[in-house]
Amino acid sequence: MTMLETRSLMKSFGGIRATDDLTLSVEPGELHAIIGPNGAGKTTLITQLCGSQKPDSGTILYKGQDITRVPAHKRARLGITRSFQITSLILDMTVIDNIALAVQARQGSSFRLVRNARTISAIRDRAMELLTRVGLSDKANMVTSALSHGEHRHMEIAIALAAEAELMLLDEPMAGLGAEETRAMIDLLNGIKGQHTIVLIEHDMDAVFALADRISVLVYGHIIATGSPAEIRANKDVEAAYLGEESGAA
Ligand SMILES: Nc1ncnc2c1ncn2[C@@H]1O[C@H](COP(=O)(O)OP(=O)(O)OP(=O)(O)O)[C@@H](O)[C@H]1O
Repeated sequence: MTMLETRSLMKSFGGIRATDDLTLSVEPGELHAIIGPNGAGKTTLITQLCGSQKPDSGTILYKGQDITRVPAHKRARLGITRSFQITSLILDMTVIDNIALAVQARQGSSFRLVRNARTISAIRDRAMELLTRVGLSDKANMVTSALSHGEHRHMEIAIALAAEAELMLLDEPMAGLGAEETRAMIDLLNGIKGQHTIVLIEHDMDAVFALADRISVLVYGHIIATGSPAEIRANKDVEAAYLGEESGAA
């Protein structure tokens, strides 16, 4: 079954069609990147997928279920999480406590209810396991504000993993990262790939082509092409609409 599907999605702001007859299909386990020039409507699409904005018309299906009118918090419960544009890190808490909070939220227990020492140690064990997965176990007891921007981004991935989301919407994970940090993030996402379905919005084309199973190209709110990285690279419409312009600008 298709993990995520949009059918003829439309969203306008005044006279601007930010999403224009957008039809997209994301298969289970794939990393599907959405690329497009500035203002193409990538953020507007993600906000409709996570439920923070409603389309004017069209349909969004998640595992075959119509979620077009399902609010964001319920989509999160269904297994859809969005990361990066909204940061959820508490800077004056330790690294492990930040992740433990996310693990606890997933388990549905409030602070007051976590009295039992075994529960606490299970939450911390799980948090430590996630920190190990994102390469930050040695920083577990540091205060979060002492970590670099790149490390904060790895923490965000640990938080997304804590939610045990089936569908991760990653909104520009490479934004603001240096070359080395970008490489570390690519390695991390490569390790996660396949275990979760990922929709990735990213401006860094090297990262997109290194990670994506398929790429959809968005121009003026409309998907003009979907295909493997090799197919997208060879697509003349894409080159004309985007990649040519982008490589000129880079
Ligand atoms: N809340 C809003 N009110 C008015 N216009 C909006 C709003 N949100 C987006 N737009 C317009 O919709 C179009 C698509 O914007 P969007 O931010 O989705 O593009 P984007 O592809 O994410 O851009 P970028 O790559 O620069 O982040 C743009 O023309 C933008 O100005």
